[in-house]
Amino acid sequence: MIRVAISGAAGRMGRALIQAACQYEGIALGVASERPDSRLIGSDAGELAGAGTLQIPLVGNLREHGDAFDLLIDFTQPEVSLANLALCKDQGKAMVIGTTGFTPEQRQEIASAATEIPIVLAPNMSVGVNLCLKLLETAAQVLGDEVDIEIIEAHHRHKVDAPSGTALRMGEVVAETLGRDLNQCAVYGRLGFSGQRPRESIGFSSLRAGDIVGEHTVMFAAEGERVEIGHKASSRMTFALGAMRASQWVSGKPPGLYDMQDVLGLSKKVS
Ligand SMILES: NC(=O)c1ccc[n+]([C@@H]2O[C@H](COP(=O)([O-])OP(=O)(O)OC[C@H]3O[C@@H](n4cnc5c(N)ncnc54)[C@H](O)[C@@H]3O)[C@@H](O)[C@H]2O)c1
Ligand SMILES: O=C(O)C1=N[C@H](C(=O)O)CCC1
Repeated sequence: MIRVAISGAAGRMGRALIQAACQYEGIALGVASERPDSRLIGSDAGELAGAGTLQIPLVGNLREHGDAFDLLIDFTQPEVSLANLALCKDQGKAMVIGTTGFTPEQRQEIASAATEIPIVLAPNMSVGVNLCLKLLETAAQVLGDEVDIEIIEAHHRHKVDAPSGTALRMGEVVAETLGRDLNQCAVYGRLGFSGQRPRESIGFSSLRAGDIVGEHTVMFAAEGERVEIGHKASSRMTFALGAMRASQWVSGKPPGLYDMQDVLGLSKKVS
């Protein structure tokens, strides 16, 4: 049985993760944590998530509960994830990170910690999105430089980072396949006299509205036809169950930085 800690337990994903941990075979909830100043500290994690009473009260300091978990699942915000990363490194725990919005320097910090502990880092843990990442490689290979590529994503009004981590990953996959540097060719929104579109641009558009769980479309548009590869999430359980699958897969693995492509056996990496 893998005992997981869930950080950000009262958040939108935290609650879905508690529910998923309760129903996933081979996984047990060990600890659930929230901001130390949260008024929910002490309340029962299961009741909070609508999963029944678990007798697991929310804690504010995970460091004091290292003996209650083997692996930490973190869907919070970048600074919190990095504090949790330091804890996992110190205590030799595996980590599954779903948080998005990391700077390149923060990603580097995660990569360097992964020389000491096993980490799955993925901006989207749904099987469908990870299948889309594979389909995008094929689409970019076949359609190549003959098409305009635009990535459109839509999320709920509470989301704080843009473009979404998934949209950026989709852009990276397409750019890598086409031998482009995303830092050079990405265009984030357009306004005013933006000029004609250079063919090599990869455009990003972000919508924020209501309770949209997460939608992504990558458009490959030519003269006379266009291909769209898209995904719509209708429940956060799809991400939460993906995180459980990642937790089970990464437990006992050697230190390394893994992603959902590795978890699902879709990776091109030679291991
Ligand atoms: N990888 C994926 O599949 C996937 C899916 C959905 C969301 N996400 C990402 O997960 C992150 C969280 O999303 P959300 O919608 O659940 O956000 P949220 O704001 O609802 O939840 C974050 C929670 O973290 C808590 N928190 C803040 N400081 C903390 C601390 N020091 N210790 C413990 N908890 C702390 C907050 O109080 C909050 O409850 C975002 O970055 C989002 O983009 C990733
Ligand atoms: O709700 C969110 O926030 C989501 N964020 C991820 C991203 O940024 O790609 C995945 C989908 C949900």
